[in-house]
Amino acid sequence: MSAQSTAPSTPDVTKDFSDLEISSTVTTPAATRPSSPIPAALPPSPLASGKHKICVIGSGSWGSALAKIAAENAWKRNDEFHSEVRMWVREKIVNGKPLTHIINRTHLNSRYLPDIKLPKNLVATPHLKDVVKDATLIVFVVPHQFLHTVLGELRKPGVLHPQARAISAIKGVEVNGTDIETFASLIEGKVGTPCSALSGANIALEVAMGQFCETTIGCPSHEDSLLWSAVFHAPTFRVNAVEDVNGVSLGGALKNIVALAAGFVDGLGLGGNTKAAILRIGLSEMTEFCLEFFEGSQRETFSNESAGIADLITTCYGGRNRKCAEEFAKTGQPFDVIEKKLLNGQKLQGTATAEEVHNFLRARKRTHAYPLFEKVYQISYEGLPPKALVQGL
Ligand SMILES: NC(=O)C1=CN([C@@H]2O[C@H](COP(=O)(O)OP(=O)(O)OC[C@H]3O[C@@H](n4cnc5c(N)ncnc54)[C@H](O)[C@@H]3O)[C@@H](O)[C@H]2O)C=CC1
Ligand SMILES: O=C(CO)COP(=O)(O)O
Repeated sequence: MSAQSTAPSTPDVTKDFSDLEISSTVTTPAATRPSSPIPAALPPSPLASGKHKICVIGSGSWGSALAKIAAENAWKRNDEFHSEVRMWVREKIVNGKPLTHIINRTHLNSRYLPDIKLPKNLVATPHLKDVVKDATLIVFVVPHQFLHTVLGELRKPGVLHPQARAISAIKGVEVNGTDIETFASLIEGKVGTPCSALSGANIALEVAMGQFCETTIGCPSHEDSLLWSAVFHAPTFRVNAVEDVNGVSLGGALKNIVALAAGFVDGLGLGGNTKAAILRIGLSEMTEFCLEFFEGSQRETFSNESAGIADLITTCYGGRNRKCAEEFAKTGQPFDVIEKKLLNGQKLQGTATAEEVHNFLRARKRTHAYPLFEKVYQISYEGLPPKALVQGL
């Protein structure tokens, strides 16, 4: 079945999906749609059903937006995917009711992505092992500080399907002394699944509203790129697959440090010229960092892909890291206070990444080669005034 196939009338699950609506908030006219990169046939599923089974681990704003797209695609391509897509929701009581119940009854994630209707074949599930049961395609999208706990659960014998594949949409890095690792690599190492990376200029709410954008997936094999393109490509979410898993992962992680710098610029009341300089220097440091420490990564991932330049731009203008850093420069309040005040339970990723990258560069005696990253660290953690950002760059 092609990507444009219509929804089947008899889904293969026991739940009643009879009133399922599959439509993006914005419908792009057919004539302006890019041709789908999805091939007619996908690599075979290892399940007896012959179908791939998708699950999503994480239900914050980005987790919910990606789960929405994956569930819509699973529904449309019902002969290749199980219709039901499970999404792990860390249970929380919201207005007196468990969040999983709210999501499954109202099809709204009122806590993290309010006002966006989720497809009815997306099922909020509180226990991780139920989420991943028989899943062959696992999307990791928890804030990075919680990944280790999740992987600890999944490592237990018999929890994951032995032929499962994973993709990480998490932005950050793992540092141990002089070693640095992407989360795709960490996931692969801890649970043994081949792991791709998804990253791009993708502010969750805009994606969920169906505003056109692009994303990049970095995949370790051609099979992975076929499968993950089929899971995520949509008329308003154009997927481009590349081989550079590290470049895609690092683009997403490092741009959050630059976004903090952009927020400092805004908080200081400086103008577009300064911000443009920060973006240029930031892109240069991001690219050189990846080329220096991740063998085989490609400069073009940063200059040509949504995961590089495009994500940097959107985050430096519209992201949470920028917003919180602006507040930091204006008020001098600590980031954890600002995160609670401005993000309504969502999580800031850039400050922890700035610290991880600083620790790594210090261990490698290379801090002097990345002055912007270093300044962001010093402002965020060592009391350097934000106005010192541009001194000596
Ligand atoms: N929101 C966005 O626009 C985008 C986010 N990302 C990345 O996606 C990843 C996930 O971000 P979001 O979905 O935005 O999450 P979020 O920032 O909305 O955080 C809320 C999520 O954190 C979970 N959480 C809170 N405390 C927890 C705990 N103790 N243990 C486990 N989970 C806990 C909540 O259950 C919820 O799923 C991050 O790495 C982020 O950088 C990537 C692209 C866009
Ligand atoms: O990664 C993002 C957009 O691609 C979102 O960035 P923030 O976490 O700064 O909102």
